[in-house]
Amino acid sequence: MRQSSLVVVANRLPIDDNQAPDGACEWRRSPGGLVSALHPLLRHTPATWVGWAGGTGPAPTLPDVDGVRMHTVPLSHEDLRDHYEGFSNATLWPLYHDAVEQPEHHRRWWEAYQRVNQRFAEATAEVAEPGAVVWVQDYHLQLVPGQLRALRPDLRIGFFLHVPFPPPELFMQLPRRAELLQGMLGADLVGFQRAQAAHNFAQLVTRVLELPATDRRIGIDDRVVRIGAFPVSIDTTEMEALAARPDVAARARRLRQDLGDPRQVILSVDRMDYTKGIEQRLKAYSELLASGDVKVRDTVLVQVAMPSRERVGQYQILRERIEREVGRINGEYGRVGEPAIHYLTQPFDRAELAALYRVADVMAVTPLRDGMNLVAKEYVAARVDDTGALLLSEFAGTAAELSQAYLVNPHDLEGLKQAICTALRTSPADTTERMRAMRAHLHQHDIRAWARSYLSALDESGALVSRLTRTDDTPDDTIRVPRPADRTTERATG
Ligand SMILES: O=P(O)(O)OC[C@H]1O[C@H](O[C@H]2O[C@H](CO)[C@@H](O)[C@H](O)[C@H]2O)[C@H](O)[C@@H](O)[C@@H]1O
Ligand SMILES: O=c1ccn([C@@H]2O[C@H](COP(=O)(O)OP(=O)(O)O)[C@@H](O)[C@H]2O)c(=O)[nH]1
Repeated sequence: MRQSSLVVVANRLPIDDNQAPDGACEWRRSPGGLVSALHPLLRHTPATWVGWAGGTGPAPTLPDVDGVRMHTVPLSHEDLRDHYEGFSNATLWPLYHDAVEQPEHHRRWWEAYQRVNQRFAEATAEVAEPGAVVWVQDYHLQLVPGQLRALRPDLRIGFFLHVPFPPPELFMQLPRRAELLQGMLGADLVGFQRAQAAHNFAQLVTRVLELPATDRRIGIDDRVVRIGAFPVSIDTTEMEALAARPDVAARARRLRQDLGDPRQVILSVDRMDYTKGIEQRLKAYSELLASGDVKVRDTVLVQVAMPSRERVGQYQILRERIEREVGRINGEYGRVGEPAIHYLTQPFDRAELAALYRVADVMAVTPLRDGMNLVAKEYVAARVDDTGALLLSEFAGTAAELSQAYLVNPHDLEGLKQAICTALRTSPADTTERMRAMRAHLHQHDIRAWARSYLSALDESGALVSRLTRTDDTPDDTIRVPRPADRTTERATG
């Protein structure tokens, strides 16, 4: 087994098993912000990525992706159901997002969570060279730092949580709260998106485990675990370069024509998730159409809603509700050839997204709660001419950084309606001033700055950071490799 000095461990590999429209076997970039953040960062870096390839059955052997070794962890049908769909996405996910949907608790899910985390820890222990740095990602793998330390005390272990870490009142509901905290404390550095999350974690560690903790350091056994906020970001220059490409600019012009050359385009791009506030936004939009504040001929709304976690009940119900509401709004307010909402559920590649970002006069990012939300940052980076208004929820991690956005409380329907109108009617001078400030922020705080700040806190020697390679080419969204004969295609998402 080849070993690496840097190992990233995440539930998902950066590529996901996919069937091409022509029936050929291909692997696409996996959905979601974690992969969007880490994939460009690691390209051409001598590292191993330990993760799941998106189906069930035996682990496929994958080629290196952009020079990064892929080490696949297999999941059975039961693991997928009880670890990924169950404990990760029907217990932890809703609880960590303010319990906007009811978290479910099942003992079988907890058993699967422990078992799958142990499998990830063992796989990581095999591929990490002596003294290697291991960077464990996200809520699916909270036990891995502790399990890995037990197997390989020589490793330097980091853990980063991409989602919010909830306040004690919510976290205390978890039947296995002590084990989850202990698992995370197996790391040398525990990183969060926001300082409030680090504060919540320190409070819980004191209350549940009775350990001495501040918002920066926690003492456990003979070790000190450091904690802190490291807001994740995007490859700003890559998105700018993509948006400035002549073919992307031409595609944006064509898209505007295809939309009927409206005066204004509002865009939203979300995974189909109840945390993203899609229903609240549709309700606000529908009321604005009803009152005549927004007119279909003048303004169009483009809603991209990429299907996600499609076998989890709450996600199925959400999709049905959204589709019924989009149908109702289009039926009531649309005209022949002029729908009020252009609703799209197919996943878009980055060039198409960049073109959409260029078309959007207003980008509406209004989640009820979101760890970060990279779509908001991508929109800002793509506005190479400093135009465009970003309407942003106060409850997205991004809001702590992009304070020049039009900030809104998505639970406040009247406030949301007003904010949409303000963003549509604001003066070009105001949007330009705001956009310039946000773009300057993203130049300073891009994905490399994130990795530098996290990895230099984890590995004080600084050797690791210098190993991250800078590349200027745009990665492909699709990678064609042969599908192993025994591979099943049971899917966990869209
Ligand atoms: O893997 P999935 O179940 O298909 O979900 C996709 C990803 O969703 C979540 O993304 C989070 O990470 C982003 C980057 O830090 C952040 O901007 C966003 O707010 C978070 O929700 C999840 O945390 C990832 O693990 C998933 O891969
Ligand atoms: O059709 C789509 C929709 C979204 N995305 C990407 O998915 C990521 C979503 O990340 P975000 O942090 O906004 O939210 P998450 O889905 O991780 O909760 C962003 O990089 C988007 O560019 C994509 O590639 N194709």
